[in-house]
Amino acid sequence: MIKVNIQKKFSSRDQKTIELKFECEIPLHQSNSLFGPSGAGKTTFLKMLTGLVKPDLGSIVADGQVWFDSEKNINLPIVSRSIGYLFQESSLFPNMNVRENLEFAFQKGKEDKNFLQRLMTTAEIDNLLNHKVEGLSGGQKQRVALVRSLIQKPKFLFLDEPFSSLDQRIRSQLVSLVESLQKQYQMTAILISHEIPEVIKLTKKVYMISNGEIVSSGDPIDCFRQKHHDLLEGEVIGRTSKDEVAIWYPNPFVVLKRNEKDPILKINEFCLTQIKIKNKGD
Ligand SMILES: Nc1ncnc2c1ncn2[C@@H]1O[C@H](COP(=O)(O)OP(=O)(O)OP(=O)(O)O)[C@@H](O)[C@H]1O
Repeated sequence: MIKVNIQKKFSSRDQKTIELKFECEIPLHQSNSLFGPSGAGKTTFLKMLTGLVKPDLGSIVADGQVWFDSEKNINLPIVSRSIGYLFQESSLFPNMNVRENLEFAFQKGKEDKNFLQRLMTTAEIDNLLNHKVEGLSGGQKQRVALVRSLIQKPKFLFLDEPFSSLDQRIRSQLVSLVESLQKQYQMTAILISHEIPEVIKLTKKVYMISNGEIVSSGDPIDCFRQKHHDLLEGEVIGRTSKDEVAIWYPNPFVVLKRNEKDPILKINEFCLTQIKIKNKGD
């Protein structure tokens, strides 16, 4: 488990105070996700777990290791948390080329060249190695940053909208890559995504976040079946059966099914920003 009980306050220019409070236990060795509207607090939550933003109060204990404890004055540096991470504002070094940025993530003497080649081929960045990062497109930077986050086969993988600037073809290639690496190396992953199919396909547990707190959590299909009008930014008009959720936006109609072996039998790769969930038979 990653046991989290943290608080953070921001005072903005217009004097409005934003309060974030997160309490949860995130399972290890599986993919989890954070879902909610813009400004809900997802990125800040993930940055506090990563160590990029310091909580005001509370504690984070990951697999028995104390990452943060305000009472005991513990705040483990990022490098000691074994995390591969990607955030929306690229943390790549703009003046270095792609190769140098990737080398930066390697621990000296521990390079796994075959693994790196697999990542670079799937992300289609092998031909960019000598390019300066500042000259790359948003999608190219995102692919380099994703490869960099995976290079170390990290124990924890925290990704903030990692596929948002990618076209559909490469997006599905990289969704599959992250899915297979998470399983192969038993990583504990936390993904922020606005894409419901991605959340359902990639993650076992979703945390629904609204106004700086977790309002519900659980199996993604179960959570999306519930009526979270504000979270889904769309009209939710019903429930489906236990094993099926039907979504359309605006069409065609998409049916996501699951069975015991493979949680999702069929999923299509539409980007959904607004959805309607309808009762079977409606
Ligand atoms: N450094 C900061 N100073 C002041 N306010 C901040 C700071 N960082 C975040 N906030 C505020 O905290 C709230 C949560 O922001 P956060 O970026 O975590 O939301 P989010 O759910 O990730 O949104 P999005 O989906 O748009 O990325 C917002 O109101 C934001 O303006």
